Amino acid sequence: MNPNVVAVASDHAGFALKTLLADELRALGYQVLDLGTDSGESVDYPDFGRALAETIAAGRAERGLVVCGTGIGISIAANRNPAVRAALCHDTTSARLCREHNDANVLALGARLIGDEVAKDCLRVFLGTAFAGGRHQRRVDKLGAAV
Ligand SMILES: O=C[C@H](O)[C@H](O)[C@H](O)COP(=O)(O)O
Repeated sequence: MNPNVVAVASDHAGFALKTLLADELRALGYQVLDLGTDSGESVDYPDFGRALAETIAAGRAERGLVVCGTGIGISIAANRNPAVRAALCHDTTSARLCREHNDANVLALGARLIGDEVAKDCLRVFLGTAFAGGRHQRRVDKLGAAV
């Protein structure tokens, strides 16, 4: 699995923010695997959440970004795959703690709720923070065992 590859996916409501963040990822030196959608034309977020989850499960990317209007629908969709721990974040503290405590491998953002600069900060913090392990490892293991 290449840790430098970040898969990204959105529905129509998240398309503009996904595009902005994909550019940000490339500027930071990441390789972006863009799974769509490719325009603001109305689509269904479960299709894109599922596509991203399957990409993570297949090992084609270690981390992912999903965006819809609220971040809720597409994170629910991605989290139906046991390989995914998607965290819906609205601030950098959540973006840090979802990595440190939950070993989240997918960041979910709500394009209709979050500003561009906060979204970029969340993405940078998410990618730059390591899992803390220790007591959190036991809990993350239990998440896997529950499926
Ligand atoms: O959780 C769902 C997402 O926020 C969707 O982006 C949203 O429901 C799309 O709504 P609409 O079809 O009204 O653009």
